[in-house]
Amino acid sequence: MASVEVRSVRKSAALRPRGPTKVQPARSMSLDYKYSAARAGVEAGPAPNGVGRRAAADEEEGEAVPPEGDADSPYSSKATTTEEEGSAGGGGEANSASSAAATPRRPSPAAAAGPSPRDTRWGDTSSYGAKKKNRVFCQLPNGDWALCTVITTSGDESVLKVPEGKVLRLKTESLQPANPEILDGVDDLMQLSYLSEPSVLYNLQYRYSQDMIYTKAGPVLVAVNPFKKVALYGNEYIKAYRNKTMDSPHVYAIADSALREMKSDEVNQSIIISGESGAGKTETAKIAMQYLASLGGGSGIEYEILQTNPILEAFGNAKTLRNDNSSRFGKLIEIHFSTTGRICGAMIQTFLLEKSRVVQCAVGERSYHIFYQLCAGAPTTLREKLNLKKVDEYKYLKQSCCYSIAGVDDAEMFRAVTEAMNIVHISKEDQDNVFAMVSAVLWLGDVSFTIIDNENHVEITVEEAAETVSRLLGCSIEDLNLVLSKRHMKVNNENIVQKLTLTQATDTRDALAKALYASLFEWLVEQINKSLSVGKRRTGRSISILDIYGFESFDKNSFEQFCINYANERLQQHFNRHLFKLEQEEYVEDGIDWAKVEFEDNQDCLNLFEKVWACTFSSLLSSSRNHKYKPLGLLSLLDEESTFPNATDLTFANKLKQHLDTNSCFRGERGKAFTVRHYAGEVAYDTSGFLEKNRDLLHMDSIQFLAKCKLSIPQTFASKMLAQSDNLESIPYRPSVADSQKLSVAMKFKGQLFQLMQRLESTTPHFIRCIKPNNLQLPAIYGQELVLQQLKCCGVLEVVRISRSGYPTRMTHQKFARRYGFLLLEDVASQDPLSVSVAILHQFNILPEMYQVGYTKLFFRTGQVWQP
Ligand SMILES: Nc1ncnc2c1ncn2[C@@H]1O[C@H](COP(=O)(O)OP(=O)(O)OP(=O)(O)O)[C@@H](O)[C@H]1O
Repeated sequence: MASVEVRSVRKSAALRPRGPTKVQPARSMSLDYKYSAARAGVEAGPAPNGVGRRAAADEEEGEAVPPEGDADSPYSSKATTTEEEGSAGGGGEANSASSAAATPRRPSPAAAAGPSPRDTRWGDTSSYGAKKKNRVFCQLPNGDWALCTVITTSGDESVLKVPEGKVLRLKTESLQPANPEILDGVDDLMQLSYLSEPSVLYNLQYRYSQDMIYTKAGPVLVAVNPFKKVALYGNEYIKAYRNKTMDSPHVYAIADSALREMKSDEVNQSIIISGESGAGKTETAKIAMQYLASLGGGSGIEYEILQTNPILEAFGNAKTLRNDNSSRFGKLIEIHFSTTGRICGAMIQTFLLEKSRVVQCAVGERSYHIFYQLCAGAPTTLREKLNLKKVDEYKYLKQSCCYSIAGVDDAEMFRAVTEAMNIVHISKEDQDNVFAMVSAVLWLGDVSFTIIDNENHVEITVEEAAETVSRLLGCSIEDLNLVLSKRHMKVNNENIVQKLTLTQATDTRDALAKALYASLFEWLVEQINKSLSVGKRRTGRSISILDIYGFESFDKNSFEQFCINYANERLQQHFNRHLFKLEQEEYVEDGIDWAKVEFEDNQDCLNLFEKVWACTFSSLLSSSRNHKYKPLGLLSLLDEESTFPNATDLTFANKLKQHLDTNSCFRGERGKAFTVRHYAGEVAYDTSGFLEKNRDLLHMDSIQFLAKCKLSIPQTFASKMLAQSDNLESIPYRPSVADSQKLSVAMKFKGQLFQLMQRLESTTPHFIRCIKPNNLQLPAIYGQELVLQQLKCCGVLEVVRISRSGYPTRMTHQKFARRYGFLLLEDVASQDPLSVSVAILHQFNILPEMYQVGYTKLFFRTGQVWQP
């Protein structure tokens, strides 16, 4: 296969500092070969001209300094690189076994070793040339690209043979050249001679059809969801990647690089997994965890870490129209390692659980799995204790008319979840409490109201639902009635009690159900973290795996999509910074010849979301501090509007139009809508429900109600909520609004994202982009348009373009001289490291286009330096 052959070329082309290396015949210009030749006493050829361009005598250790972010940026502190920090995006290919396959096309040293089957294919260049010219991509009427053969060309038209033997006549200019057959299915897109959209699509499809779901795109791993079991995992594969007997692109290879780099560079690592809903992020995260657990296991804690998955999935995943097991929260799992490289603990952070699903979900979707699992799998005693009914008898679950998932046994899953809870040391008593809360949430949805006067005021109806809720929470029926039908208010410093109408009471009930469930989820994560905490054994070395919701654009986009897409802008910025910005800045700072490659920067869109306050000229003249600034970003405008008691979703939409209409990433739409130009495309948001969801108010009465419950778990939830409301005082610019119990959802999320980015900034990132090949969740269907749109969204094509033209491997002159100086024929002990580096390059006749000499470092094209 082409990929294997190219790989072997790459391996022999790399510079190997130690260990036995096969002697290659002369003529090769690669450092690896030269190293081998030198060891074997083979004379190297003459030095090429032009080596050492722009070399400078500054020999100090270089530190890449990113540009200072603005004050509102999570990147305000300097990111540092270690001496050997490898390729673009850290995970880079120079450091990764599989990724190093990305060798630019060049004369192969293997070619000199005599003809191989591959060489004979290349031997007859005339027929090859003719064939190559004949292979083209043409666009079919349905928009798909097809690989076809040119039969004849006359004038500006060509006659083509398309797959399935059909013949088409098309304008020659509409055709795109195809790569030679030898490049079909290469395992790194960087190897494609023509990097056009159809070539990339074809290459991924070619591989996908043979269950090769992983492909490198320079430093990024692309994973196409197979929607079926593929024979790529398990102990044999883990062993093969660990021993490096297998190096085709794989999540294992990425996890392996992360592990190795963490140990060798002593820098924390991150594996950042992104993609649309259903693209395979969670599965990919689990596969990475499996590899790390296998290599770093031993103490048993790795098994506990793996067992957090069924728990988090039960409580945080749900069936949606796009994915039967969709994570409705973002997750970062930080796996800690001891000094000997063994896993010694973990820490999980979750982001923005979709609370609204608890009380409302679309037809054909389900609420959180645990509701169905509990009802299906609870043993009789528990069932009686919790007064469980069938799922189709609960109002919250009934509304979507969807109770089961094809091929999933909820009762069996319940057993797996309780088993996992045992493994992560959640006590039997705590488990009972957890399930009591789950049941209480379900029963809350069934609490109904009786209208008691002609102003539509209500009281709860005392029946099975209300009685069960009060028993499960440990409160009296009176207290439950009070919290759901009345509200304490302070008006002009006087305490008054307001009766609630049916709508207000229903909203209060649903808000309580959502808060209970979200608190339960948070509490569970805390318990898991306690169980996995590393305590004294902590060394500070870790690999973090980020599995966060991908960019979403539906027919109707609401507050949830707004937050999710904002998170994706942040992540895209991180991706851009590491793969485009920092990379190119380092070239410029080190003074190498480099023509800047443009890329789609999403800074403007991020500013649209995040810009906090702008100073206005008129306000500068005012002495009042509050008048000096006005909120300017979507988030701060939303936050400000959320604090006005009379504000509505329409006033919010109008405010956006008034302040942001000149912003190129924003467009006001009719009524309550607005459009944002995201890096991944335009999304129209409907502001209906924005303010309420952002305020996410749980009235103080509800918190006090939970605090009064006899069971300890609702009391714990209440203390947590009260603590959050106390924290409000410390938030600058937060207008004081009597009803606000806590920070708005958007602001809290922004804070979480900033912290996340700061954490990720201190790691070497490894990026995995998951691709969903069809919307049907079925195997063997590859929708070109869908795939292309995702590749564009996540900048895969740009990464390949930039990586191909860049120098992903670098090494300081000191390190290079130390490592390879002994190969020099002359004694260089007294020379400076830069001179030694240049001398090595000269002596071994390295092709000038394969490297650049910077002030502090040498920069190499892919595959020129082999890194153990
Ligand atoms: N490597 C794989 N092998 C086999 N099946 C897979 C693989 N990756 C994903 N799948 C299938 O695709 C489904 C969706 O994957 P997953 O839940 O990981 O998507 P996701 O990107 O995390 O989606 P969401 O954002 O909705 O949580 C899985 O339930 C599984 O059936």
